[in-house]
Amino acid sequence: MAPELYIDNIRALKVLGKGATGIVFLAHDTSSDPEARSSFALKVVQKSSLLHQHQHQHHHHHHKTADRRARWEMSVLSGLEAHPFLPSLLGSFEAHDLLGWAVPFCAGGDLNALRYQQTDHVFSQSAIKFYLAEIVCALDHLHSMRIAYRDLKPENVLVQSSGHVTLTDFDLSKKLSVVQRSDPDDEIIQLKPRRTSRMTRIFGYGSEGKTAKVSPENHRKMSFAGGERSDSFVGTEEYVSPEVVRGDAYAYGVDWWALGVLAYEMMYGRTPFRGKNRKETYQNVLLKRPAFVGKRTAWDLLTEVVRPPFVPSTDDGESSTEKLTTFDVREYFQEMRAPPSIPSAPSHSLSSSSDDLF
Ligand SMILES: Nc1ncnc2c1ncn2[C@@H]1O[C@H](COP(=O)(O)OP(=O)(O)OP(=O)(O)O)[C@@H](O)[C@H]1O
Repeated sequence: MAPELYIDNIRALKVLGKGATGIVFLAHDTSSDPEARSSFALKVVQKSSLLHQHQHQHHHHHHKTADRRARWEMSVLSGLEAHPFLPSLLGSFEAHDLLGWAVPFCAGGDLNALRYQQTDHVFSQSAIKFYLAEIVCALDHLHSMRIAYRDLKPENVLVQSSGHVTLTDFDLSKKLSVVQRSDPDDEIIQLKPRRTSRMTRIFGYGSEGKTAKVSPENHRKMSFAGGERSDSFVGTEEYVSPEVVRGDAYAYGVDWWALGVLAYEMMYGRTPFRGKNRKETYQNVLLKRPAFVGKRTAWDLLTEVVRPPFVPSTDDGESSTEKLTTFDVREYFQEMRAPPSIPSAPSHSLSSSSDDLF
């Protein structure tokens, strides 16, 4: 188990990002690190919180489940064997209505944001090779622990201060139970009768969100509740593999498929199967042969790429001579819950993010 964090000792420096389940803060422990020299990313989830449906339409099917998703993600993280490209759980806390855990702060942002900073929104061949090679290592390590990651996309690949990658967002990860094992590289899971109405049901969702995901623990319940969603349907639509679209048994191959989509996107600046809507995207996943133009990546040169292509600058504007402006995570959540008396006037400049929850 990860060491226990004491929320009374924790101060946040800023909001790093907001997801469907929680808020990620840059934070430090005032008792062990008063100068905030080794701040960390702290993901905080409100227990029994309703996810805001208007904000997260693509997540509408798992409102009420934020803390269950969080506990699942925390348990996956705590079970991970150490790896340079996977997050280590630094600590966790639970306080009345909040649940949180700390992982190393990744100062370089995510691969999607980084790609948009590049000329023509595409990475160089050497950068692509570097990132793919590291992601392959991370996925291979997860698979060796029998974990399918199931949500590989550039937004979930963070860049550490060193320039190396870290996979984030493990709430969709799944420990595979092996039904059949003929070849170690071909573990088949979730074998079940294929339903003929599967495709129409999938194509009938009609949500506009990019992500169509169901938490590992809750989709089973959901499939009973609505009769709409199969428990094997997970991932983000542009990265989802044909076997998942079809509702077939699947295994670690879903991660390698997503890696191919990610490779294409880094190279061409767009994903290969994206359609006008979800239905068209899935049709493309099943039927379309992606167009490849230009030269193939020369993988024999991989050994030449030993240094990270981008190393985030260490000066993040918070030099030690300045007084740190910090805030309490619990107060942040309290303010968020409180009905705004003057809607346009922010009470504090707590959040650097513009997409406030209200
Ligand atoms: N270790 C980290 N270092 C720096 N930033 C981080 C870190 N972890 C998360 N973030 C930021 O916080 C954002 C939200 O984190 P995360 O994706 O884990 O939340 P989430 O609730 O699981 O989101 P979703 O499930 O909607 O993708 C990320 O997009 C990223 O910008």
